[in-house]
Amino acid sequence: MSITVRAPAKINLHLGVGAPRDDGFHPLTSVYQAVGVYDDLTVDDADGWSVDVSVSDWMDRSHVPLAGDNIVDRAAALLAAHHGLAISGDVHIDKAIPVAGGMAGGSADAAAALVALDRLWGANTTDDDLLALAAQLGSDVPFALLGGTALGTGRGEVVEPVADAGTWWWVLVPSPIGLSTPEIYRHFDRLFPDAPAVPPVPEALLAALAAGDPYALASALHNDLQAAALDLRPDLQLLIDAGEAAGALRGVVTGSGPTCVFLTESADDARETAAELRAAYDVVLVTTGAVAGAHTVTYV
Ligand SMILES: C[C@@](CO)(OP(=O)(O)O)[C@H](O)COP(=O)(O)OP(=O)(O)OC[C@H]1O[C@@H](n2ccc(N)nc2=O)[C@H](O)[C@@H]1O
Ligand SMILES: Nc1ncnc2c1ncn2[C@@H]1O[C@H](COP(=O)(O)OP(=O)(O)O)[C@@H](O)[C@H]1O
Repeated sequence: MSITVRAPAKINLHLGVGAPRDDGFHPLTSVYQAVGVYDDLTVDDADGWSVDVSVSDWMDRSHVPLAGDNIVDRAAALLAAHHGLAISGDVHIDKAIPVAGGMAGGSADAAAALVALDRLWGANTTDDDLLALAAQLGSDVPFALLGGTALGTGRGEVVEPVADAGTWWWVLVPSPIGLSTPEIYRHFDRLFPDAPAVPPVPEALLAALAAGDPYALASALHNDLQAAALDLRPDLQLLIDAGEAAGALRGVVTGSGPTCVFLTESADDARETAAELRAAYDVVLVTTGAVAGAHTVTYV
């Protein structure tokens, strides 16, 4: 048996961050959107267990950990323990989501592994149990299962779909050098010692999504981690300025960065903005949201 599951990258349309909780995690009010940049994870029947990775030609394979350190190993161990099963399968991850880019590529692979191994092992895990296992693997993993556009609360792991009437066109500019998520959160704490206990829900942004209005959405995009990311990587401000000068309605850092995402008015505008940015930046992607969460694409 061979199963391929495709899982999307996410961007944060809104990321409100509060003061750290007793467990060290930050309370979040996040609006996630799944966009059309995917990792494909294939698992084949095997007696033993192996994980290997290939990456898009513009990515550096050495940035993805192997030999037991991949988040897919943790996903397999958790699902197997949940059902009292032995771990088995040969896994291949084909990555197109930038690594350590603020786009939850590791979380996408973890979600894809849960879906693929559940089927390979015939485990029939309920949706609620899959979401609970996902939350144990990482704050962003439940959203990678859900996809679409969703509000994330708690530490980001409590997700519920929100009304989204738009087809949104995005230009994405990853960076060859990633940013560490824990380091960005630590820097946020230094910059904002008076962050609230619970960040407020972004009503204007939710209304813009429900109305499908790109101008309203552009002005409502917000990321509380952006100041920390720009402090550590001042070059990102130049990128945001360049994208907006090239015709994007608005550019922001996504998640803990360093990927910057630019909202445009249409497919044509996205292509024109991307073409201008390509004069100065090596990797510029055009994509849409919202797309589906982790789903099976091949089953033989
Ligand atoms: C910042 C965000 C925004 O969506 O995305 P990325 O930039 O990583 O894609 C997420 O909060 C990242 O979620 P994820 O990458 O799943 O984080 P986890 O594995 O749960 O935690 C990694 C580390 O990030 C910090 N962390 C994460 C989530 C949270 N609500 N508060 C935190 O302080 C903690 O230091 C934790 O040890
Ligand atoms: N399958 C995987 N793909 C990418 N990174 C992984 C994976 N498994 C573990 N990691 C580790 O997780 C870190 C965060 O990766 P990633 O999820 O791509 O970024 P982000 O948290 O910024 O969205 C990486 O630096 C890497 O060390």
